[in-house]
Amino acid sequence: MSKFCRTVAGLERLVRRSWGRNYHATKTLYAANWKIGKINHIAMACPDIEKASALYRDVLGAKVSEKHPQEEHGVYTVFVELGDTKIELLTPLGEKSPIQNFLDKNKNGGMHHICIEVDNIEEAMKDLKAKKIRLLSETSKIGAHGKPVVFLHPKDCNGVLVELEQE
Ligand SMILES: C[C@@H](C(=O)O)C(=O)SCCNC(=O)CCNC(=O)[C@H](O)C(C)(C)COP(=O)(O)OP(=O)(O)OC[C@H]1O[C@@H](n2cnc3c(N)ncnc32)[C@H](O)[C@@H]1OP(=O)(O)O
Repeated sequence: MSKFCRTVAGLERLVRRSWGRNYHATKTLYAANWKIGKINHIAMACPDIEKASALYRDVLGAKVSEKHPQEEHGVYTVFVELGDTKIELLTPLGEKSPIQNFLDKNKNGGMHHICIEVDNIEEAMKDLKAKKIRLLSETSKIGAHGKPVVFLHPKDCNGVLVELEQE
């Protein structure tokens, strides 16, 4: 064994001793079979999506999409393009929209969720479930970009609703 290898092995023993059980937890974390990527979008719930679209298009000068119904999610979406990321404007679609309670509590609207890309959503779901993070659906759904998405409970994510989207 070279001197370098002996030094690395020695350092590992030292870390193992000082971190105890956390050392194994950290190793497990890095051994997960999926990787987190970049922020895909930040979503805002809006009581008046036309007014919100006009703010980003006419006042702030951004490129703003048409309004699209997302039947399976109970919302209309508008995307505001901001370089390599986006803002997603949301407003309720139908009687049982998942954003209705949020808008009832936040009359002027507000930041609703962040969407983070992952390289393997099925593995991410299995792993997070095992780590007791509540998934808000048993299976992934097809999201606004035609890719599988799943939501994580805000109470398990520091008070922020998190959407994971397959890259
Ligand atoms: C098109 C698609 C895409 O991008 O691809 C989408 O965006 S779909 C976007 C819309 N779809 C979704 O949001 C799907 C996932 N969302 C859900 O399953 C639900 O909305 C929940 C997040 C579970 C909230 O459910 P619900 O409104 O029935 O419950 P609730 O009002 O009693 O909320 C339970 C607790 O969570 C908090 N809470 C609720 N919504 C929150 C949010 N957006 N951010 C942070 N905290 C939130 C409440 O204040 C409350 O805390 P306290 O108990 O302390 O008062």
